[in-house]
Amino acid sequence: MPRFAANLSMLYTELPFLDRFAAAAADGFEAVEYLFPYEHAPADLAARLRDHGLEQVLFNTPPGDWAAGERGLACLPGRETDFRDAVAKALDYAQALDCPRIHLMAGLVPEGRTRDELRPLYIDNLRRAAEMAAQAGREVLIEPINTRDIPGFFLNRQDEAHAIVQAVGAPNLKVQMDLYHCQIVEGDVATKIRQYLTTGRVGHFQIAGVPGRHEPDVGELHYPYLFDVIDEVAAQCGWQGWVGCEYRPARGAVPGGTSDGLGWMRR
Ligand SMILES: O=C(O)C(=O)[C@@H](O)CO
Ligand SMILES: [Mg+2]
Repeated sequence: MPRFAANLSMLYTELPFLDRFAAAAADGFEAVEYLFPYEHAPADLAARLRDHGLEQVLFNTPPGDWAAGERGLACLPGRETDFRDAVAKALDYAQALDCPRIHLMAGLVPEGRTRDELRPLYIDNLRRAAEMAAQAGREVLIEPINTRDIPGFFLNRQDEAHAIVQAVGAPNLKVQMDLYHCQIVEGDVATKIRQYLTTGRVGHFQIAGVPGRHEPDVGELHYPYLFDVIDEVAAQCGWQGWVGCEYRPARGAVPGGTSDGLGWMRR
């Protein structure tokens, strides 16, 4: 089986955020990821990781003004300084949390602009972010996201993401391959795992059932098969990354709602 990380932004939401670390460890997780750490002091987060023997394996750069609808800054004209400040802030947290990788959210295509127009700016921003991260000894990731969950999101497909990674040409820039988004946008998921994991350019996986984004054993994707494919290819190419459990438990934010739904992992 691959190594699973609990996504603390989506799992254990019946608990206050800082209590979710203990809950994840009690359920057998050895690693966590989440969207944003910035409401908490790095020292408080580091203490939770240490106290519960957990690794921090991923989080996102600040996405801009989330409440106003922003979903990342990397493709936005005129926001280059904000983007670099966001990367710098994320790298400070990554250092404190000993987290090896951060996700650079691309952002929404602004009204009246096209993806083709924004591509050079996105590539420049990623190149600069990869340089900053390399100096700090970290990886940076980009993630294709489906436009039903985030309408207007700049990056949607695995092939686009891998073309961007090649265009940037930085060894520490990789793709965050979220199989939930991959299935919704393009399908043929097992073949794409084989195609892309062998390139050495997949830095992290995420999973959820499709279409409900609930437990991986609910929905149209057969994850036991996909986990075998990941294991097989990882053994061939030496990949040693994590699979983030980024789903909303079907029972919702009720006591035991996450733990009771982990049968898929125990099996
Ligand atoms: O929505 C997803 O999928 C994610 O991985 C979030 O981190 C959005 O950045
Ligand atoms: Mg994801």
